[in-house]
Amino acid sequence: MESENVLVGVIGGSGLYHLDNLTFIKAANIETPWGYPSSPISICSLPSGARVAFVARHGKHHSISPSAVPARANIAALKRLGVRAILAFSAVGSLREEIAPGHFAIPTQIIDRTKGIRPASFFEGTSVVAHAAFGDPFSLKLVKWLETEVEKTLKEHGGGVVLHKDKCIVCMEGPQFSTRAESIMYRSWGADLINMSVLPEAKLAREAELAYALIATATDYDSWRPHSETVTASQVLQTLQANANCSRHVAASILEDLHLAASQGDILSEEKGSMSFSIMPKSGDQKDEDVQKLAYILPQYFNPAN
Ligand SMILES: CSC[C@H]1O[C@H](OP(=O)(O)O)[C@H](O)[C@@H]1O
Ligand SMILES: Nc1ncnc2[nH]cnc12
Repeated sequence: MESENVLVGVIGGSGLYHLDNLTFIKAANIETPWGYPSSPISICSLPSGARVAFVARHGKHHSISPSAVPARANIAALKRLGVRAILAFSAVGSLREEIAPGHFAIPTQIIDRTKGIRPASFFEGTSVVAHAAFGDPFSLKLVKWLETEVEKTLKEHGGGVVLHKDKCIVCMEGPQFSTRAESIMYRSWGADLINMSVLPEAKLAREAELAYALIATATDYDSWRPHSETVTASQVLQTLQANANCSRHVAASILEDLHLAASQGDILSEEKGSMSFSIMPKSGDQKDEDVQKLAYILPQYFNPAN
């Protein structure tokens, strides 16, 4: 598939299966070396004519559980379309009293509580070894840009939705929610939010040299509050629709400017070339088929012709 010159990709989470204010152009059904994405990727046009790509993380009809999301295919397909910056949305539990259901947050740190059952690297199963830097798991330039823009949008039209900054999110395996003991433990670790989706997505975006940030939308208080019920799916569903409507509004307000910022390049500068010192030196043991596979996401380092 040819690059569509789409610079910005959006990953929609629970409740967010489409965006507003965009002109649908086509659905791209892209097969990658890691299989097909969660859903055909919608290529849409903004009022200026710039294009964005949208993928529904759990499929258009929410048929893919968090542990089974084909995250490598999602990230690889977005990269193949030309995407350089990913704006991901996620429904999350709140581990802090001040982050009420209905509030939004942009995290800067992650604690990994997935169980090793999700393929978490493009290099897994290949003869090439790479160690991506992940100390700052989100793209801080993109995060800073979003903090200003999302806050402005929420203040103007967010109906009182508060934005929290610089938060730490736990990514658990699921699909069951946490126990009270786990929820309390995550608070003692300094975590503020919890979901089941930000990993391995953020790791894979880093390996593909894509700027990645998450807009976390709180649906519930998880299970740490002493005299409250523990979280249930029906509780999550009560807030999900309002959060998704607000997410669509935020996306519609910022995507044009995000495309512009991405085309000017500054918010992408952290990622460009970031893998060059992460990939172990080429040796005779690297198999041609692996080099070819990795060229799909990192053509500048894996040119099969060399
Ligand atoms: C529907 S509750 C749990 C589910 O919701 C979140 O999904 P997403 O991050 O895609 O919005 C959470 O991570 C779980 O997968
Ligand atoms: N409490 C919670 N735990 C994990 N993922 C969630 N997504 C929404 N609420 C959640």
